[in-house]
Amino acid sequence: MQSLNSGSMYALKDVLGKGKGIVAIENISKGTRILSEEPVITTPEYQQDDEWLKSHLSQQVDVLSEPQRQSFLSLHNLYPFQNIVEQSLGIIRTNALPIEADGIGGGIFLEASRINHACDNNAQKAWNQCIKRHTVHALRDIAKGEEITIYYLGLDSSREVRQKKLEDKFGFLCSCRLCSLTTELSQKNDEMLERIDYLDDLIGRDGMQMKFFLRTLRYVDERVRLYNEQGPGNSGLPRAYLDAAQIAIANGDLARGRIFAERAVEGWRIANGSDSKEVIRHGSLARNPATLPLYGLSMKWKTSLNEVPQELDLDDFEDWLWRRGKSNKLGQSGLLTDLHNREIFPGFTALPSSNPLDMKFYEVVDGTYQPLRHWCFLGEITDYTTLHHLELELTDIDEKKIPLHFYTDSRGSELVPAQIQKGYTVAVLYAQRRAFTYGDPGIRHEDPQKLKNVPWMQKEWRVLESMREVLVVLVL
Ligand SMILES: C[S@@+](CC[C@H](N)C(=O)[O-])C[C@H]1O[C@@H](n2cnc3c(N)ncnc32)[C@H](O)[C@@H]1O
Repeated sequence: MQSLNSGSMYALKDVLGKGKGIVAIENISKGTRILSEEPVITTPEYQQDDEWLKSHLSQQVDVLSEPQRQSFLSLHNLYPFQNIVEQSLGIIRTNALPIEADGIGGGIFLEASRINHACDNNAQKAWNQCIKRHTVHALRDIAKGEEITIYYLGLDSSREVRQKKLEDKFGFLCSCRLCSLTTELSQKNDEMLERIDYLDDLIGRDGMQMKFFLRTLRYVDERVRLYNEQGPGNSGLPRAYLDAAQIAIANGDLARGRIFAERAVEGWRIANGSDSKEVIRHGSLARNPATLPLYGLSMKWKTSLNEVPQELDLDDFEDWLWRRGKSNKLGQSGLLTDLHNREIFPGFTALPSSNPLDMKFYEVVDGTYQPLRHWCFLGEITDYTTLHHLELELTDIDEKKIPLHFYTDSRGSELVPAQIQKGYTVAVLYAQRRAFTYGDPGIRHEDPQKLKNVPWMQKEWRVLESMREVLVVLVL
């Protein structure tokens, strides 16, 4: 085993099926800066013609010290070459990492360029503009002997998309733990990623609109829970916590705002280091949340910094933090119950009416109606039409046919055709009975969060005895 830097906590090693890689030679704890490196060669920010680029790079290769030059020329190269200039270009195309500095787009880092990819990476790379170095930090504890891995792609995406990109761009088929999941588990993971993406869109769409604050906070809450299910140290977590902090502070809630901001900053400290621009920029928000320009847009959730409950256990504390309230507490995942439990799965006629609102089912929290308990309407798709909006004909547990009208922003086009199939089951959380000016009473669907199309239940839902999977819908 060859150590790259004397005193470093990793060594360069052959890794089966991956060429070289870097491996921990001691236990490395979460948040440790594993590597901090200056580029030996940089590439311009904007595309230049090949001749200019070749001469620009040759000049930089020529001034490398002999050990650096040898190390550079031994880096992995995905491209064919006839001479040293073409070889250098190929190495740069294969290994350059982004640099966000004026006029510079990327760079070659002799050590960081040896780090292989994993979709469930244990370390994170980042360009740190404050210290003008590339850094790599441990996202979780890494045991001695474990390979250090980073994520080569920009966004999380499904296994199929990731694998295609990695093959096209980097010439390998990823066989990391996530890519090696069984089809069923991989599909579940992909669905989770899709949902995270969708929530991101919803959060972006609602933005900081006052009337949607509580709803947006719910989306962020769900997003954070999904990230945590993905495993520790997900790189999307700090941004999600920052969103939550902004929502809380905009509503005058300094106590929660500070906790969310602290969590965001801690996530960035672990992934990018205390001297990163994110920690520097948002650290002051965590110290003094009232400095956020949006502070006090509304004061309806007003708290002072110290109004943090001290006696709560972990779960209750999270419920308080996310304003889950009685009605928004999570159901118990995995609990077995009966699909024929009419209280949880009522037929259409037992749903609360929407106008006037049936107050046996609701309480008022922060000026909004919140359900007092969980219920979920299940209906099998027996027909569908699209005119101005998507309309599903659903058959409920009593064989009653009712229409489900899509009044979401996209009028139902957010569902892909594969999801709308006769025989599939639709689960609508907290569904209400509604009268329509034209046509039969039915369900008006507006909040994308409250609907789940559940193809895996298909027609059997009316005879299933266990409802484990249905409860998954309830805890989303
Ligand atoms: C930046 S280099 C990483 C270091 C490289 N393994 C070496 O020997 O210098 C990127 C190349 O490493 C290989 N590689 C990276 N991650 C891999 C993985 N998870 N599985 C297989 N090969 C991988 C691919 O050939 C990829 O084009």
